[in-house]
Amino acid sequence: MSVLSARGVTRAFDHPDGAVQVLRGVDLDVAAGELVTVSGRSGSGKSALFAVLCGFDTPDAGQVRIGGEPLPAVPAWADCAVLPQAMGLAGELTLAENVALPLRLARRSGVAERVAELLGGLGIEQLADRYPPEVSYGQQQRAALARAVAARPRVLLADEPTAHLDHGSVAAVLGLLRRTAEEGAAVLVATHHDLVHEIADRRLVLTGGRLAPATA
Ligand SMILES: Nc1ncnc2c1ncn2[C@@H]1O[C@H](COP(=O)(O)OP(=O)(O)OP(=O)(O)O)[C@@H](O)[C@H]1O
Repeated sequence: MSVLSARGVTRAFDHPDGAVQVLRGVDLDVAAGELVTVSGRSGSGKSALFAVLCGFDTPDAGQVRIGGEPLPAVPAWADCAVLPQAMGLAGELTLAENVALPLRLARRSGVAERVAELLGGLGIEQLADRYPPEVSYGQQQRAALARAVAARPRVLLADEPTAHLDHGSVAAVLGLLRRTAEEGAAVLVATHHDLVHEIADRRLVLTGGRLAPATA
């Protein structure tokens, strides 16, 4: 059963020299427990698609559903969690407080234990009390991924989760993405990174404004 689905999603953006039709009828299904990667050349619309899938942006036409229900105006973090390319950590919260935020919003118990488990697994437990501007981009990226998966969301959308990472950190991130799917989430990852494609159940490519199975 598909947890995340999209049908006929279109999106154009106005520019001074004319409208750019970025998404031209995207169809997508990601099942619970499935990890799907999306590749596509720079500017093909991967981030624009993710913005529509998580409700940050509204499509011109088409529909997105989570668990068979139309996407609400503001999806709950526990339903659909996002690691945006720009990471979006709250600068006034420490890394630990950022990761705890979705757990507190969902009124979960065991917050400190879950935060410690995630930060430790990603090798940034020693930075728990630092603020985002006090750590590197790669460390911020791992904290933003920890925040995204913290509440065990039904859907995880990760946009370039390995963009700023060294080899060892990539392995930890791949392990967490895979584990998140195995725990039942529908996981969609936009990436240019071959190692991420290698752990995927299915690979898609965004080309000409539509998703198609990747051929290589
Ligand atoms: N909010 C916006 N306003 C205007 N144009 C936009 C907006 N968001 C995206 N675009 C345009 O849509 C196109 C797709 O951009 P997008 O960021 O989705 O590409 P991408 O595939 O994620 O690229 P990359 O791999 O470089 O991150 C680009 O031409 C971009 O300029």
